[in-house]
Amino acid sequence: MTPQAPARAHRPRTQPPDTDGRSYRVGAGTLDPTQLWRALPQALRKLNPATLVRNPVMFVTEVGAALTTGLAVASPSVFGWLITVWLWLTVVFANLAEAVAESRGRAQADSLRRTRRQTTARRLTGRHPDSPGLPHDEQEVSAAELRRGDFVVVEAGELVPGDGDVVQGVASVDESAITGESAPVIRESGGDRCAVTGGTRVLSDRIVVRITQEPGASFLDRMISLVEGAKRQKTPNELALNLLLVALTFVFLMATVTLQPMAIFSTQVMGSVPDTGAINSDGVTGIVLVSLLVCLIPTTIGALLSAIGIAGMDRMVQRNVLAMSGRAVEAAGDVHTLLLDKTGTITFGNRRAALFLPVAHVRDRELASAALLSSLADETPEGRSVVTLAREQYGLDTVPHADAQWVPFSATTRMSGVDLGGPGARSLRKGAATAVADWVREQGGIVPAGLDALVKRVSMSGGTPLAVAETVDGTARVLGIIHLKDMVKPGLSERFRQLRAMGIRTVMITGDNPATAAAIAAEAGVDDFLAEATPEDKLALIKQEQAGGKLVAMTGDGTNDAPALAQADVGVAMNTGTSAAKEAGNMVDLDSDPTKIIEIVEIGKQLLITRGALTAFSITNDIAKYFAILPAMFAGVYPALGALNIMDLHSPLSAILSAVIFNAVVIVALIPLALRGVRYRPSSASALLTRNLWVYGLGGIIAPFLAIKFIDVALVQFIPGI
Ligand SMILES: Nc1ncnc2c1ncn2[C@@H]1O[C@H](COP(=O)(O)OP(=O)(O)OP(=O)(O)O)[C@@H](O)[C@H]1O
Ligand SMILES: [K+]
Ligand SMILES: [Mg+2]
Repeated sequence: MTPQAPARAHRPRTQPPDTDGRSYRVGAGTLDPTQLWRALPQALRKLNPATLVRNPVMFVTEVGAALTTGLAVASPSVFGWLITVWLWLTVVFANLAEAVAESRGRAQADSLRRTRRQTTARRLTGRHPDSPGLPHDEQEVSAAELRRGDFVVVEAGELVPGDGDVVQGVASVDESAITGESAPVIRESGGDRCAVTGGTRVLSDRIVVRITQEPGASFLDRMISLVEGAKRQKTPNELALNLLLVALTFVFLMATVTLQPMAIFSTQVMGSVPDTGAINSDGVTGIVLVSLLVCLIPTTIGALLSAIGIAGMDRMVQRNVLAMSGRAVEAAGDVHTLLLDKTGTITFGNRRAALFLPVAHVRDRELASAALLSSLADETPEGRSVVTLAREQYGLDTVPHADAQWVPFSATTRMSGVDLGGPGARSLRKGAATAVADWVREQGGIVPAGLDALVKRVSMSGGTPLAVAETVDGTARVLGIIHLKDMVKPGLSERFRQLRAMGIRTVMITGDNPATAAAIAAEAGVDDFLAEATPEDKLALIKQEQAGGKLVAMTGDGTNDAPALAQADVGVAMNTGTSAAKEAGNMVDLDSDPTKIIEIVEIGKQLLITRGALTAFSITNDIAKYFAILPAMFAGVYPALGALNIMDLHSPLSAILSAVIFNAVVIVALIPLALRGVRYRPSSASALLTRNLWVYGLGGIIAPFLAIKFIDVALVQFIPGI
């Protein structure tokens, strides 16, 4: 009856992970020039000073452009108008960078919005639908009316009307509207795969869903606002960098305003070189001052900073990861330890009973019957699989007593079972071997020596042993073992090796016993493992790692992982997991691929590297620009400076205009790099830093000299008399 989960393909929608995995593939990051053109209206809208003021460097540039416009109008000159046009272009180019970055998410948001169709829901009223077999009433309501705590029925062919957890039944669900993955997935009550998302379609069977979201706050709503960047907030790192940029801008503003040499420049150079035509007018001094200021302040990084951040989030979406905050993306770039939950994360989480192994003097049919009885009300996938196996292999059709007291499974007790009343009172328990052994001893029973051997046998193979025991009339005894089988997701050890190369330690944490944990850990290739971990243990381990100042990432799927996911700096919930896990983490992987963390870390590192590299470029480039034009400007005043005029620029004014043009053009030239990100290859952080400082710092020094000379030569060709 129970459908088998198809082996899900862990394949991102748009880009396959690199097979060699060593470098980040570009693909979605490349820029199509028409994108720039289409983003232009949005860029012009962003000229509004009220919005631009959030970007202080560009705001100062805009004020400067307004100022030169006034000066150029008051006393028109070719030089004055050219500078004015290029200053405005500088601001437009910066806005363009942001607008292009935003436009990429918008297309995705539009397609998601189409998924969010108005649906009707079959809401259950009256009796609690959790209790099986009880009649209940159905009512048709609009999906928009559903509140947290409502119960709805969804049958084959119908759309799930809202986010929630399956509380009854099993169904195959088509989630392609959200994940882009066409293979159907199994959603079932009780276990870690109970969460369903509004907008997905049920393909088979019938499920009852408890709604977990209030209207307007659904997963789809969050996805839409996320890809649109509507709720994007500056991260702490961005805020800090912004502060530095503001400080630099302020320093240069003061320096420019009070610049003593400028006074000399205006009185002596302007006065003594009357033959340059354009510089006779009074407005020129002001225009030159504004130009120098804009060249000096960090306009390059100021223009690209927000595009870099948006592009980072966008790259996550491209990889089918929804990052709820930019902060988490940045933290991913610095992660030191990665904790992974075993069942459902490292393994498929499809643990099924495969075999009954009785201890000596117990018949396997007796064990199967006890296992069946103890599982009749166990709604976990494990519990249901025990029922299925007992019925199929032994043809058992045991039904529970009316007065049976069910003991549900909990991750803390690690047991489930039933207390049957009546004469000769009988209790049954199944669960982790240590937990069941303790229970038997508590009841005054003896744990047979043979149990250990059975537990070992199952554990060594990577299986999960569930011990079964009973007490009848006060006499407790162990009956045997149920062998639960699960499968390790393929290809993990190679990916964990890559994480090691990136300097990240992987630790598997599981509620399972140490022997099973060791076997699975070896097969998956993690560095370390922690077994028999309760939800509190998982949380404590994260806090302990963090206490050493390290950033910790955690991937998990279960409700028992939720506290840990919330505590981790980067908490990645599997999309197949429970709503609790998805709520607690700050990222959701739609592909439910535990090795996705590699790409997440790469994107995080790439974001940090790109921002660092472009900041270095921006600052060195500003200073270099200054030294490139300085000798030309003052050669007339201090002939000694003429020796430094290795650039041999045509005139003071053409030097300044060239610098302003370069300053604007370099923004557009760097938009593709800002969106795509600087290439990342696994290597130590300090080696990376050194390399990038050299490349981008040196590049920042050399580029202005070459570019300004080139522009100067061109200007003289086209604008005679400059
Ligand atoms: N339905 C059940 N009834 C009784 N015992 C169970 C049941 N399901 C699991 N167990 C036992 O409880 C242990 C802990 O389960 P829990 O779900 O907390 O962790 P896990 O799924 O094994 O590991 P992970 O934390 O990696 O998901 C299991 O290893 C198993 O021995
Ligand atoms: K600048
Ligand atoms: Mg789990």
